[in-house]
Amino acid sequence: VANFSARGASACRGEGPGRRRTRRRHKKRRKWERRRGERERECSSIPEQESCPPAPIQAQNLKPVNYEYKEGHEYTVCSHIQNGAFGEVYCVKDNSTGFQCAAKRIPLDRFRSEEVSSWSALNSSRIVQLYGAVREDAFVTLFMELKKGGSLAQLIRESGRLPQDRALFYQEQVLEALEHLHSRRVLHRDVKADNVLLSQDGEKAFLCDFGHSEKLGLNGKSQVPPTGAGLQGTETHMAPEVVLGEGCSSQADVWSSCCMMLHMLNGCHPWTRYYTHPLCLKIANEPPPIKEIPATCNPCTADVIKMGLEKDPIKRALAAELRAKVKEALKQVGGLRSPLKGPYQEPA
Ligand SMILES: CN1C=C[C@@](O)(C#Cc2ccnc(-n3nc(C(N)=O)c4cc(F)ccc43)c2)C1=O
Repeated sequence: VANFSARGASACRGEGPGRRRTRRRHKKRRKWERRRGERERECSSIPEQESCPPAPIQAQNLKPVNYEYKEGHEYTVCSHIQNGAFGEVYCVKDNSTGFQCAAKRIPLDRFRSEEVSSWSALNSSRIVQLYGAVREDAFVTLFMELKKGGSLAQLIRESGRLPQDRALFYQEQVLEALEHLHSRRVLHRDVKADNVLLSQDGEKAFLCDFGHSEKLGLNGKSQVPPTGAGLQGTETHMAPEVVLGEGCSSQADVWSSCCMMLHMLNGCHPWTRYYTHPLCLKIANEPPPIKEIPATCNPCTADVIKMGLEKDPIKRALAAELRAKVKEALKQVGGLRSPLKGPYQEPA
């Protein structure tokens, strides 16, 4: 179903439309919403590539035809960006507008509706925009804005490891995204450098990949059994309460973000220099990996990681608290001064 959200449209709208066109569009939107109400009563099962019409203000740059938006017909794959346990990510181009975006293609039996429903609860400039979702044969394809700076994980691989100021710079933006998620009771569950995307100039970071996410209960606790299929994130970044199968909260994302901090500073995931997989027993029984904080780190940066790697989620800093500490640490180190692509630094 090609259902390009209004927000998606605003995210990729071309030049601002004239007022007359805006009024026409609002009239169309009211009509579409009336019709949508009627349809929602009709369409119980959504047959492939049919049913719900595109959103009221269809994305200006993604043009479904008769509700179809198929690879090789309405859009073309330009290049392969990344593969993962979830499926594949491509750069695609709309055949009628030439607009480029990213597309994540997920086998239907691995797709979780939370990937879209969690995103839909959010509205932050720190989160990658979703343009729409299409079911095509045995796949679901999620279209999103293309981030030409690639992923933070790619930057770490290319750099060896990141300078402290740049690690803090990205950590602060990821914690801003987590603050937003947690304020809306969304748990990401797979915070790591692979799921942080960068603008081309490396100045902006965006959280992506809600494939493991879930909506927390009113008590702020996870509502799904800890061994829920597809809910496993990345073992090296898992919080102790997650590996122990205890009801987790948004604090699990804070732990993961500090594992990502160690990844940025050392050029390798935590635990992996000292232990082999499976790591879950080590994560549960060993002290937090604060011995992996580089000795060259500013004491304030070390405090950030210690506050986020508290094994007790109740004692662990909240995303907002940790973000304030990161800002202080960034100030202490003189702000962001290192170049995006500096000299290669051997991983620790
Ligand atoms: C809004 N939305 C929709 C689907 C979503 O859950 C995802 C994802 C995902 C997973 C892995 N990788 C990427 N990924 N996307 C891009 C891009 N948009 O440019 C990208 C670019 C890379 F270089 C590497 C991986 C990338 C995106 C989600 O969050």
